[in-house]
Amino acid sequence: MSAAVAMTVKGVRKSFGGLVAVNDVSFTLGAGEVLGIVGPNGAGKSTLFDLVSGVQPRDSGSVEVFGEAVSGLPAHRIARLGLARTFQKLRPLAGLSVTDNVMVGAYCQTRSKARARAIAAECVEAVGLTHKADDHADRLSTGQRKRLEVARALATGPRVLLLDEITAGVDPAGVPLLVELIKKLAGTDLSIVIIEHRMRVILDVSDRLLAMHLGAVIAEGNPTEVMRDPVVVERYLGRSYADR
Ligand SMILES: Nc1ncnc2c1ncn2[C@@H]1O[C@H](COP(=O)(O)OP(=O)(O)OP(=O)(O)O)[C@@H](O)[C@H]1O
Repeated sequence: MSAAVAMTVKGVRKSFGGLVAVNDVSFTLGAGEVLGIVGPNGAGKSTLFDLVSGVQPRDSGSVEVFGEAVSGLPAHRIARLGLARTFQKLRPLAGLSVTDNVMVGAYCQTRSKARARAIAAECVEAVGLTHKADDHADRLSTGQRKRLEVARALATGPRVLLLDEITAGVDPAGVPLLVELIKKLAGTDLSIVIIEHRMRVILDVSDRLLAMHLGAVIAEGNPTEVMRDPVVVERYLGRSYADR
């Protein structure tokens, strides 16, 4: 892993009325690194992704991608700077084919329909969905839809990829395929932040781990050490570790 920094998040904060969903969160993502984010439901993980990717405005704080400030930019401009994300709640364009869904992402990089189609074909292949390329998105299984989300994000040409619970709701038999996909992506030039509840998956894919609770970072560092941190065990793992 190189020492270059892919993304810097500083003092990011968001409240909804009286609830502070994300409270002064800071972290860096090294180039080529996979940073895992864990935390109980409601810890603020998805909101943090929203704030970083420009889906929601921040109350305060800054985000830089490869040294360029993304503060105040709308989501599509942030995507052009090389930041892409998937969403926990899947939202494929149901009436469109897999290829057409992925082309929507590709238009971030090009205005040419032919080029968008070529980019989409590459990304559909990268996630192992070529055999479904012409199928309507609403005919895919949950695991296949998750892979479609990843393909659509890849089609924007990212350097930093945020993956929000891509194994959630997926049949256990489909999880190894997604883990394989994450590892394949991690082996490219991409720098990745991944939110994940499945402990085996997060420990398998992450170079570093950040644990959140009530909007704040409560531990950060080596994945195994973070998962053994007494505060993390008490606030997160203690409750429901047994059934994960
Ligand atoms: N648009 C919103 N309006 C009001 N409250 C919100 C909104 N979005 C999130 N919240 C609240 O902010 C807190 C953080 O939510 P968030 O979805 O970021 O947590 P999370 O860690 O991603 O949880 P999960 O693991 O369940 O996805 C929660 O208490 C949630 O109810």
